[in-house]
Amino acid sequence: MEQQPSSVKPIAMLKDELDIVIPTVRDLDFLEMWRPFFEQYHLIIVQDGDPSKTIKVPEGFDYEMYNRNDINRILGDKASCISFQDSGCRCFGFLVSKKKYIYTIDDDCFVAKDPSGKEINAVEQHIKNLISPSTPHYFNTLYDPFRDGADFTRGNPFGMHDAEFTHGNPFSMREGAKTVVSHGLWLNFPDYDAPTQIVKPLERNNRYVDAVMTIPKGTLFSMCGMNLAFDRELIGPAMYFGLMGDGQPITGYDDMWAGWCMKVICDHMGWGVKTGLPYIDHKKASNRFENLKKKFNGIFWQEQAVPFFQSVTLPKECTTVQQCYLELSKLVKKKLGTVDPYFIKLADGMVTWTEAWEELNTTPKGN
Ligand SMILES: O=c1ccn([C@@H]2O[C@H](COP(=O)(O)OP(=O)(O)O[C@H]3O[C@@H](CO)[C@H](O)[C@H]3O)[C@@H](O)[C@H]2O)c(=O)[nH]1
Ligand SMILES: [Mn+2]
Repeated sequence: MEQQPSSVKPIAMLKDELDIVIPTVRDLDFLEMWRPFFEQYHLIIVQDGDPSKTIKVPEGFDYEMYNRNDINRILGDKASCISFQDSGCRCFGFLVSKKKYIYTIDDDCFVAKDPSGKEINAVEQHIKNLISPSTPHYFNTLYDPFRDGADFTRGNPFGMHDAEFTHGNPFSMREGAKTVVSHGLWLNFPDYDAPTQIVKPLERNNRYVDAVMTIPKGTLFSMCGMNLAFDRELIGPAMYFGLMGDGQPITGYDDMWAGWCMKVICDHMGWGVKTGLPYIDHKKASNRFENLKKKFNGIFWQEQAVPFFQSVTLPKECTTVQQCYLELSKLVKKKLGTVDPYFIKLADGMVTWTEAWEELNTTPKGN
């Protein structure tokens, strides 16, 4: 067979089915390092902060960019649900994308190397995570049983058909569940909260763990938006990064809020959430003392929010993500609204998000 000249680039996996969403307040020089892995994908850049500032994007990338004026123009009064001066603004990119998958990354995250020194193609690993099944209903001690060189360990049930997990769809434990979220990790600066960053300013994460695992059903986790991919068609309506930043009493919990809501809904729908590979190199850009000031309320509120999400069971009548999400917003208003009036505003933001999602993503009847 004729050798392909080395100049011919391999076609990127699912290059027409995935958008890369980047929230930013700075020029995007970091893309130069990602060029081999990103340049075949369409980018959606959400410019936060001063809309009059020009964000420079290196040549050769296919992208669309939205600033605050664009968000206000496109969403009108619904723009109130999109954070300003907080990385949570990235969820606007999830709204306007038309692709099946989303990968979102911060602009201070760079290509990491695996222990062999090979550069990690984070997008490719996330896609592999998303297109292979999950095991939320029984923890596999060899982690991902669908990975080459691994399988289900002894005792893992074969034919348990538990229709309740998937609203009546036939389900066998050994076929696994649909994967809808792939949560990547970070070498260098780990995703610590402000108090931990202040107490351990020099701590870096140098531990490369070669594993991808499903987060068990009924277990919450701290979802970080720095290196995250998901099935937008399935779980997109639940990926609202909570209203934070300017004018709000909290910031830096946008992604975790989305993660708690998403996980409760995935457990209800019988879908899987994975965490682990791929790693990126996080060269932290935010200030830990600033973070403490901005994230202070969150440190207290999380102690009530997490038990709330752990207590949530969604009614079986909720069979779509939107229905689950609206039910969740009612529970947030009722149960967390007494913690602080902010949660009432956040619950309203969840409803506005759902309306915006419907408006931008549902083809009008008769079309
Ligand atoms: O007002 C802002 C500030 C920043 N951005 C963009 O958002 C990401 C993250 O910014 P940064 O790296 O400066 O901050 P981190 O503290 O490392 O962010 C991580 O912590 C969590 C915050 O919610 C979240 O998991 C991570 O994002 C960059 O791309 C900035 O350019 C912004 O849009 N608006
Ligand atoms: Mn950062």
